[in-house]
Amino acid sequence: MATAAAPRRFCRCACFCTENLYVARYRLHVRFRGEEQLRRDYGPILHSRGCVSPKDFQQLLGEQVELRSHRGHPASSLRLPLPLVPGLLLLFYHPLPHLGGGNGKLPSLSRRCSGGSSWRRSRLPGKPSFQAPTTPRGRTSTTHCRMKLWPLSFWPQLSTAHRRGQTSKAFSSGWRQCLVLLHELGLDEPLVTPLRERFLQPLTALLYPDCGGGSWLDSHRAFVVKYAPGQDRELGCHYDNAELTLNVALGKTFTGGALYFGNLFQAPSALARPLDVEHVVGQGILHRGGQLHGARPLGTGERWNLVIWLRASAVRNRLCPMCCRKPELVDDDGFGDGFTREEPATVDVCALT
Ligand SMILES: O=C(O)CCC(=O)C(=O)O
Ligand SMILES: [Fe+2]
Repeated sequence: MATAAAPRRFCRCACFCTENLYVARYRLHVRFRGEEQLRRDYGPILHSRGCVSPKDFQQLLGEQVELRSHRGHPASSLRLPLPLVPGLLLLFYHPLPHLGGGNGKLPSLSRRCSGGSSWRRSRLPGKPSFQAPTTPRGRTSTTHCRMKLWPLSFWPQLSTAHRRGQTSKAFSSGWRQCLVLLHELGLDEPLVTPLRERFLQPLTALLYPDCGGGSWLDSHRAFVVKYAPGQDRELGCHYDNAELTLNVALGKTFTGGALYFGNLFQAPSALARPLDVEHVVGQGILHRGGQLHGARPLGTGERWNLVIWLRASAVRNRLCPMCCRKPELVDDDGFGDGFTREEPATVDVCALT
């Protein structure tokens, strides 16, 4: 009997257009059912954060509607010019084999996690979060990271979509300046998927077996964010549309911008005693997506970070982490927001003849 393998179709939840919208300008997450509801539910707090005049409110409405309606129409045809891709891949990829002793094998990872110098546990109480060096022998190499940034820094000039602001609109989860979505560069398949499958799956199987870690992580959304004077300088408190998040500090040179973490967002007083974790260029912080967190204001310099949202369809198909309901599935491009429809039934082609 032969079987026909249908390609996997990823989806988003319909709540994308209504729930948990982040208004960066006023550092506020809102539910959006329409103008009247927005005024009723958030009028006073918006007012206290500077949304004062009718013009401010209309601007806010315009931005939200535009942000969400652009989703699904990103610059998907754009690709980084080919000569730049191998360089970018090499620079990202080069340090990684070390994490698994050169082949991504689990025992080597597990040794490192349990006390080797290459992995150190952050001080997040009860919430394992690890910082991973990206260079051999646990050393942090700022040079590596600077080199990695170099090709990316061409992106805004190369991308007409970025100039039109579509990249950040297509993404729109809190950053006005999401620098680039890696799938728009054509880097999902050659770079981020292997990173997830070969290194992050084994690592998260050890660290987060209870929230989608391991081979349950079947999709991702990866992007680079940038903070700079006169642009975004901080990120308000939020939780991610992800089961787990890897956040790697790429550079450049900066002060401030520490991440702060509270408890899981469902917990009472989840942000009562936040814990600050400083970024260290060349190191990554792995955390649960549902943990409340944000980024303190940048002091000086420019901060660029690679953020990979790791998603487990088996977890999120049951409950959308954004609306906390059974997801209402809408077909989407690529990995969508990591939801899947029921697996298609196996077809017995013999029965068709
Ligand atoms: O580094 C940043 O500013 C992004 C932090 C964040 O939201 C995350 O790690 O999920
Ligand atoms: Fe986040």
